Amino acid sequence: MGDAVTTKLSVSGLTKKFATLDVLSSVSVDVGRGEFISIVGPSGCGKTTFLRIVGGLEHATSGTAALDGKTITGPGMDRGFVFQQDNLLPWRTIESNVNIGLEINNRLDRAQKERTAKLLNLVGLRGFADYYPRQLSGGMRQRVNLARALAVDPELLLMDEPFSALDAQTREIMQTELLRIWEAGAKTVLFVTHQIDEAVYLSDRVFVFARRPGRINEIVEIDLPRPRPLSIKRTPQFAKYVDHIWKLIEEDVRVSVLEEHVG
Ligand SMILES: Nc1ncnc2c1ncn2[C@@H]1O[C@H](COP(=O)(O)OP(=O)(O)OP(=O)(O)O)[C@@H](O)[C@H]1O
Repeated sequence: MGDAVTTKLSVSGLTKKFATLDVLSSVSVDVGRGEFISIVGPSGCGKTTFLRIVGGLEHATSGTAALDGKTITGPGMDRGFVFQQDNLLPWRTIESNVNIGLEINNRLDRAQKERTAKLLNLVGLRGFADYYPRQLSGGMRQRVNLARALAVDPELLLMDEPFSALDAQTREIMQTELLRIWEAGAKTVLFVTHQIDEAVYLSDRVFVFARRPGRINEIVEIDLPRPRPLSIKRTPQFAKYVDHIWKLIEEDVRVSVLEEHVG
């Protein structure tokens, strides 16, 4: 993070109910501009719901989420989503998939071709503009997905388990690539993941959610130097963070696994 920390996202007393189900209960937290935040927690603790409310795709039952002091009431170009499924349109080229958000918002202009080429370069897909999604591997498609979210130049990137469909090696490469892109672009990131080591590796802070109802159990500050080589994952300090977070959610996870087996 930069020296002067300004608040990018401010969440206050956020509560969400689906019918009688309390999904989020009075979540209050601030995120600084340029911060990389991961959100972890057991299945069903409301991570996706939290992200969707910040993205404006879902309304809170009470409380507010504000971007730069402005209450979020719906989706906007200032936020970009990256989901686990890439949702690329098979009949469109990679370039045309990347530009879809700009097209919908009437922001395509003549200089766009050059910008798209730069973006594809940034995500490691130089020369693939005219390919179709079916010609790319899963990792490459997820890179296109990321380029598409970045194309509208959002200030806040909302990423929901973006790498979970990838194999272990590709996933690690994507983690380093994401950090490289984040370090170059000064974006604020909210990153939901089930993998604790991924959260520790990427983040300035990890929000550990707890279930029933969903709330923040603890915020863990990750005091590891940047840039972070992948080898940092094998240091004792790294293992300590992973262990600490795992212990925080272990009991919750045990309960959810039991519930799943009971049905
Ligand atoms: N549209 C909806 N209508 C009713 N219930 C919902 C809806 N969306 C989510 N829920 C419920 O809210 C709870 C939290 O869901 P959410 O997807 O936010 O959790 P999560 O922490 O992201 O879970 P996971 O880690 O499994 O993706 C779950 O019990 C889910 O069934």
